[in-house]
Amino acid sequence: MEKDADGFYTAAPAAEPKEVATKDEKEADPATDLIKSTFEVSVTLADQQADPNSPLYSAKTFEQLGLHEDLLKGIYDMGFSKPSKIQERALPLMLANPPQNMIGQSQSGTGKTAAFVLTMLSRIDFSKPKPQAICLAPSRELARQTMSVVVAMGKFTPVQTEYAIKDAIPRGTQRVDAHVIVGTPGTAIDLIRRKVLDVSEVKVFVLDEADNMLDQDGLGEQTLRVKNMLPRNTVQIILFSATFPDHVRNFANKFAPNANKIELQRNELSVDNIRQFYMDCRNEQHKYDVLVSLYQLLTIGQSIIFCKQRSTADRIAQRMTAEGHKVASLHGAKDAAERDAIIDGFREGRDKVLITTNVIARGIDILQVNMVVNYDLPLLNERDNWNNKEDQLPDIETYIHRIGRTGRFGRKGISINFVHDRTTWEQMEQIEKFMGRKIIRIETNDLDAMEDQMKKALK
Ligand SMILES: Nc1ncnc2c1ncn2[C@@H]1O[C@H](COP(=O)(O)OP(=O)(O)OP(=O)(O)O)[C@@H](O)[C@H]1O
Repeated sequence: MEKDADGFYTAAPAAEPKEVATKDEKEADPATDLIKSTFEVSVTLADQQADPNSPLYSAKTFEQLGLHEDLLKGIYDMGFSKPSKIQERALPLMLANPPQNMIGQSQSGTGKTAAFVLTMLSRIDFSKPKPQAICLAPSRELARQTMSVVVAMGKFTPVQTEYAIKDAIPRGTQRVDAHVIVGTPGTAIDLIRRKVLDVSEVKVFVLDEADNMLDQDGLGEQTLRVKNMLPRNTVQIILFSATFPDHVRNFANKFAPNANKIELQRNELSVDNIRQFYMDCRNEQHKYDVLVSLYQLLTIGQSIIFCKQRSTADRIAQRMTAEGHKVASLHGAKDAAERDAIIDGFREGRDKVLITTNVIARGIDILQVNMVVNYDLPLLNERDNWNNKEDQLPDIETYIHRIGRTGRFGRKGISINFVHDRTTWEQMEQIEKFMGRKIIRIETNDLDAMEDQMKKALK
């Protein structure tokens, strides 16, 4: 079969796609759901779910979505009582036969994972010991998290799972019999090429953080290689993300032809429950002093600090540790086992602060995280010309994903940007304009006022 100019083999599911609007006029549901978090506050989702414009609002129940009873048991066992908006809308489209591709967009923390995991699990023939669903993600941390959702939701099914991440499958393994594979693209290519992963029976191919996975400057080429190794014309392709910038959308449309689409408008990209702030710093060196004063105040919950460079993350971690804070740094220079131990430690609350790079900007779901700090703002083309900061544009998609590590599923969260010169100020202004949301100044000289502002935002 021929490939076209973008490297695609042609594949087109038969059925006609549906366009799904994002605005919704359905009746409010009076149900009140109380979600308990491990953080000090519990969050009542009643208001969110009664507001038809909330991404958590749903008029339906899980029973109405056509799921198998073993999956319903899994869902309820996880403590979910009602679907979120993206689950309500996407699931009937993804579960319909003949299977159709899906490009689904919904804000961070609104339950996209459950939507695609339930689809994967619904399509498996458990009597066949062969890979039938593959989900790829941009980081091992996200792949591990997604796998935990597959295992939890599939608890009452006979599903077998396997990782396609570095060091997970011992060398010498001949063949993987699992039904669901979750991994990262590089390792997946390696396993398929060595025929450890037999993909001849694969029916569903999911890309989480799809815009990132398809980006031509990043993982796009590897992801396309995986796709081209899968059976032609019969695989249901599912792309999910909170963001789909224009330059990736065309490629996504070719990657998942004739897909049903659920899209967000620009002003809907982030959720209201994340309050965005900034702090004025005098210069690069002053940023660290401001950070320290911030942590003198904020002792509740957990937080993530994003930096541009690995060395900055390590340096801040060392200094904060010396000052008695429970912090860890996580980035791509650490080896696989160390990365797993660090994220697990943070997830379990052993470390209160995680200092990191963009490696975990996307997808990571830790409910207790109530603050995200952009110590350095995310910039485009960082690797190309990082000495020439004036020319650099903010990376708005990464910004949206970073701040989305807090405020999960209706919880309150705050994000704080550190700006220290005219350039960083202008970069933040561009983010503000694009998103159409005010980023509010936090007083850095008056500690009481600072504390007050943050407490109010988290109430
Ligand atoms: N229907 C539901 N009821 C209650 N909680 C839910 C429901 N669906 C998902 N959640 C919870 O909401 C949180 C966020 O879900 P998830 O991680 O799937 O978000 P996401 O949309 O994939 O976000 P991101 O864009 O950041 O990857 C998770 O802790 C998940 O367990």
